[in-house]
Amino acid sequence: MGGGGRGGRSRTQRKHFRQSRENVWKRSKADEDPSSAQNPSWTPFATQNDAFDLYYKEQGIVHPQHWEQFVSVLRTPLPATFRINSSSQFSDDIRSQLENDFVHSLRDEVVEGGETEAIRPLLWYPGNFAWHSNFSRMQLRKNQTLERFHEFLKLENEIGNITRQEAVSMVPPLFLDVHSDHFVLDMCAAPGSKTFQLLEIIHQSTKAGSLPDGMVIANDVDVQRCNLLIHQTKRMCTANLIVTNHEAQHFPGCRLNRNYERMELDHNMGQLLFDRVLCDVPCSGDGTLRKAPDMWRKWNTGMGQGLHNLQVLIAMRGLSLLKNGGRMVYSTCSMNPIENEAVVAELLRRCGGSVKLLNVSSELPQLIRRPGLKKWKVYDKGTWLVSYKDVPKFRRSVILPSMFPSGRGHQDLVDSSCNVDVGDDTTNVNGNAGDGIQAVENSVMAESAGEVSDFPLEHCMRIVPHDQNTGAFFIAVLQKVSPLPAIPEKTKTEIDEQYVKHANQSLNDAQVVDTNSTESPREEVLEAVLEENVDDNEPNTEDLEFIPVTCEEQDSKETQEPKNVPKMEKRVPGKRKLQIQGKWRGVDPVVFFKDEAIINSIRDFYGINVHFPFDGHLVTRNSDVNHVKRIYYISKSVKDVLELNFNVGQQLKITSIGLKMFERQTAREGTSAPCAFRISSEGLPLILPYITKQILHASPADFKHLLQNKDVKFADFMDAEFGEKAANLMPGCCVVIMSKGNSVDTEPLQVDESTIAIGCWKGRARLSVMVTAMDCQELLERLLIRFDTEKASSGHVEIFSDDVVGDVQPVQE
Ligand SMILES: C[S@@+](CC[C@H](N)C(=O)[O-])C[C@H]1O[C@@H](n2cnc3c(N)ncnc32)[C@H](O)[C@@H]1O
Repeated sequence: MGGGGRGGRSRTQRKHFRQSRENVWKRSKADEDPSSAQNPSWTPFATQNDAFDLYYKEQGIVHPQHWEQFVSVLRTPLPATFRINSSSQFSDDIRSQLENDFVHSLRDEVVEGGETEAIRPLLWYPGNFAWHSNFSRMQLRKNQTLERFHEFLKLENEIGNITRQEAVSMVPPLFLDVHSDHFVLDMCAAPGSKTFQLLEIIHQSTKAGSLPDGMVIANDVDVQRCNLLIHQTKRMCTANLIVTNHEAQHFPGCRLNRNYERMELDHNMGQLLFDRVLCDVPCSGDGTLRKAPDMWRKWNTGMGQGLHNLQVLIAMRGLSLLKNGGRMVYSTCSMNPIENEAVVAELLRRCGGSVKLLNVSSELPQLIRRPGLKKWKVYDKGTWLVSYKDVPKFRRSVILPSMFPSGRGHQDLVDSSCNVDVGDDTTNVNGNAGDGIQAVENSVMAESAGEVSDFPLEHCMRIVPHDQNTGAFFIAVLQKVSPLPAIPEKTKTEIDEQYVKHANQSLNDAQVVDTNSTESPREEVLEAVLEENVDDNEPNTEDLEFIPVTCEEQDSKETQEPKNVPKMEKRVPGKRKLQIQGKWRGVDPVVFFKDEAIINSIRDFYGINVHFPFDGHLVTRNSDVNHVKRIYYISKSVKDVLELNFNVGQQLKITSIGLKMFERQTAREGTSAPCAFRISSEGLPLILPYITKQILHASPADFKHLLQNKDVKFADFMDAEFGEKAANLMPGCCVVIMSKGNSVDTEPLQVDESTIAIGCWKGRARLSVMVTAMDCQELLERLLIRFDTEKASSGHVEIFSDDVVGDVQPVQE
């Protein structure tokens, strides 16, 4: 292989490179032939891309001896993996259902040699909450034997008991070392699978009715994807989340003016800084080839190069928003060193010692990972470039110095009279220890004496598909040890200009994949929503806290209210009122809810204990207090951020905040009720321990009866006393708790994390369930399984068996 001189290929080699790309295109088209698609043996993974092979072989990302194994795994469909949500009340039940129902019965469905179990926990995941199945998504959809398992995954995913997520995508949050009191920023968060994990960690050891001190801000530039994230994280029922919609590289600092009277604040936050930052940047995504075979056709070297500078800018912003001592994880699902090691090296370079790349080899020891590369090259216009000095003048707006291992610009290289860092080819610069082989001999590197990075990039982690049957991922863990060096204003402008120029040029000549598009194969969650259950899962805007923002906001430049426009709502003829949140147009405002009359009526009606703090914790998304439909509850941490945001002129563009706690009754429901607001299902777990009125304890049999029939006449409950108590409640919303024993508890129950309760409506003659049909169904099934198991193990107890309530007919009005 060539590579000397300008580090490029010969003309013949370049021609071969181009031709192979063209052939790949032709071959892929042939693969798409509908007639071949009829053939059951047809698989989209028959495709390949020689350009990909040539590029990555030459970059030395795996040892040449293991190349065949690497690409063969890469062309095999990805096994479906998922996480049991540890915050779910039913996590233990789900786990035993998996073990009892599926692990054994599906053993015969094993698709790969060597595996003895069809489904098994991923040992490297803490608490073994993550599971690996031996079946690809396609197999799950098509194979009849697997239908029940597939249905289980779909339903539990929708309910929120599990999250379908690629195994490698679960890794970055685990290296963040998040504590429950941390303020965490997830910079590029949608569709939100990692945000969900972060929230789970924050909530891990919270007791029923309390909230952790920490919080998460989940940000994404794409408003539609923000909606998806809101939909996903709603299942977490958290008051500790803010969703924002900014370009991450311009995420607001919310810094209080120095002259601001700090003493006036009831918190001491003068600037929005984070203990942890997750920087899971937009990338070319070639690590997802196993589940996105289409990418074989689209792949080209420009995809990664076109994103490099944006990735650097986003990560730099992340580091500047990090507290001293804080941790940031930078990750991509790309294998390309230009998006990975080159970005990390540039961050270390720009931060000049204030940021350290951490060696985390002792963390998650069972996860197989490989060291980051120390040397690589850039491929552009048919030529391999080993140093920036090789970049022709007309390409210098596209190929940047930071893409090379030394990071040196043209002038630097000229100044040092070609005295570039020359790698010691006898050392194992690329590591690849996972192959069990010492040094990777990259012949091009050896011949061309390419650049080697000075930074300890071996501390970066590469996860490759053939090590543990996953997708590919790149992760680097950084720690800020001191404030970042100040960047002179002039340099800042130069960087910004360079970025704009670079981005424009790259988009022109590289076929950068639209990683923002919902077609992006990136996350299982997104697929689950968009592909599998389109009808069921498509976020229902009625369900969401706000109407998606108007077209102004879809510009990449963030829309700001012109200074001379008064900060009030404007009416757009024939349309819904255009809401204004501070300086952001078309976004519902966030308003502290202070209406004493309503708050007191809610407190009185439900007998809410004084220990449950309302003051400053309630917000709405409507500045017209007379028309408030929903009241959200926010944690102390979110309240502090919100107050800071008001004090800095609403720099944050907030799309969602806190937990929907109370909802105004519809006219039909509400006419007879003394309180205009009901408790929402999401808010119930948090407020339940503090409610003293409008509460009933039902025996398991009556609870089941209610779930099965959705509404039941007072006289038709098994337990007449329960029916009487229900009849004596005030009309309106009430809560029914399932008693733990065989009968109704006489003493008030101590509410804890295992308490099962649902919101109901007490009408004139009956009790009606206020839970969606799907949630009812799932809860019912879960309880049936739970009690069946208990019955089997104890040998008696008929608390939930069908014969107890089998003869009760559904109520007819
Ligand atoms: C790799 S995906 C993130 C996946 C997410 N972390 C998860 O685990 O579900 C990258 C995200 O970055 C978003 N994005 C692209 N450019 C961005 C920018 N300049 N600022 C913020 N987000 C951006 C995309 O909309 C996309 O949702």
